[in-house]
Amino acid sequence: MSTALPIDHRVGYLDAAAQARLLQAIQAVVAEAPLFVPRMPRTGRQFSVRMTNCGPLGWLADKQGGYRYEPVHPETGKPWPPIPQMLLDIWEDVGGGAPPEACLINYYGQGAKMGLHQDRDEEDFSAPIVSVSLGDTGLFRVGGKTRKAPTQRYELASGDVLVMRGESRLAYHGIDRIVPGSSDLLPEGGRINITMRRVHKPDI
Ligand SMILES: O=C(O)CCC(=O)C(=O)O
Ligand SMILES: [Fe+2]
Repeated sequence: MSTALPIDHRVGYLDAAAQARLLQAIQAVVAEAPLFVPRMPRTGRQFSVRMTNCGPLGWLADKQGGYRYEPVHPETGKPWPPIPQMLLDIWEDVGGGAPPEACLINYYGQGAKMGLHQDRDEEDFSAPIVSVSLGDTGLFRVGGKTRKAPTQRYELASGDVLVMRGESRLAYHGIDRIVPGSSDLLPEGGRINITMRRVHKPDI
């Protein structure tokens, strides 16, 4: 029987103190680069998550321009804030290789979710995707390299790190829903997911 591609799920990677420190760093990013509402290309339909970015490049989704990476915030026009050192340390610790160029921050309020998709707006699939979760648990679904492949569910709790590399780099994945009240890290509730990625092949 075929199963979902295996992913590297590091449960409890960040302890409570580290989660609180990372949350502060993310709040500082959001203060400089406010959360915005992404929209589906063509239909213009809103995503249910709010997002922002840090790092040299940020991922955007809007009606006109589609899915892409840009060096500036779509509303402020300012460069994205730098990636907090704590996140760069995680990237290095899990063997991410050449430093991440993009760090997407998704905020899931009550009822937010993310449909099954592949992360394929990058030129370089040889680098991993490293994801860190804070706040309420997210029910993460991961499958294979086609949309129809069997899927498996993981519970991404606050402080968990997930690494998608090799075969699983292009696995379909999404968030079915968050579990309200499962963490009290975020004063307003909800979930933050942070994903670091390389966009370009590193110059050697
Ligand atoms: O929230 C998550 O855990 C996944 C986010 C995601 O797949 C993405 O931003 O591409
Ligand atoms: Fe994704």
